[in-house]
Amino acid sequence: MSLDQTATSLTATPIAGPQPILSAQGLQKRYGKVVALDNADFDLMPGEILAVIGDNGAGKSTLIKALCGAVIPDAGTIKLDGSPVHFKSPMEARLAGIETVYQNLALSPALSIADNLFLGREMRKPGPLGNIFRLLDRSTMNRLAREKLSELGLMTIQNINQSVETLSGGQRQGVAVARAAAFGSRVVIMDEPTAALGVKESRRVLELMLDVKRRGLPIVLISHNMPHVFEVADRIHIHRLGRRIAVINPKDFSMSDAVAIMTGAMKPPS
Ligand SMILES: Nc1ncnc2c1ncn2[C@@H]1O[C@H](COP(=O)(O)OP(=O)(O)OP(=O)(O)O)[C@@H](O)[C@H]1O
Repeated sequence: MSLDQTATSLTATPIAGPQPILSAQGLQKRYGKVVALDNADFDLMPGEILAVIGDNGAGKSTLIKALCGAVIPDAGTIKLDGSPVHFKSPMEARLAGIETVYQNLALSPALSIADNLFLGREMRKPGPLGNIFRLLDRSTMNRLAREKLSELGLMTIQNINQSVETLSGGQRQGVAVARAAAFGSRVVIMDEPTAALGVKESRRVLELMLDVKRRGLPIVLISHNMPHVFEVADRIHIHRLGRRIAVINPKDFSMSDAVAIMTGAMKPPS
């Protein structure tokens, strides 16, 4: 092989970096005349907390809904572990390992903590009791619920059979996070998880997020709370007018820079 050929073959071989777990290219979504997503891109890397920030109406929720199957984009591609996916419902995304903790939580207040953890995925007793009589395997579900909550340091909740309506806001959020961490095998998405919480409860939820990250699950955090974002995020995706305009490292930018980029007052870094 000549020197020239060697040089060509070297430059032609791309250097393989880590591959995003979840990514999107060119997502578009219109609601009538409103363009909610305008060629939006997205990348979530393994093991990171990625914050998504943007002004009201920038399209953050629509982006997240597209990633978790709650909205079907008009165009664009979404990939999980490098393979294209076409989720038609949040259930399909959940089956693929993407769990979302919504702002309104989607917990059932009258049900117990254990029942909420297993909502929609109830375990049946083995054998005919479960197969034919559809009896629930309550003891296994309670044991697993207890294990999951202890793992995440949430066992300040004393009684797993306590109804969710009797819990504090932070404890409820904890149950929702525990559910997402228990079943989200690939990605956990959290939409404004601290918006309705007090200082102490917010702190607990931020610690929970760091716990989930330490256990290897990447998190997408949508938040308007800059101190929280800067405290936990490894990278910050800035969304503006329906698209990603920058991804910044919180160590390299101040909160006011991030807000200025987000609102258009400062040019996004190239
Ligand atoms: N179901 C819908 N029907 C019509 N318009 C919608 C719908 N969902 C979102 N939009 C519009 O799409 C745009 C983006 O909304 P989106 O909720 O994604 O923004 P956001 O960045 O999450 O805002 P916020 O921070 O205020 O929650 C907005 O102009 C919004 O009014």
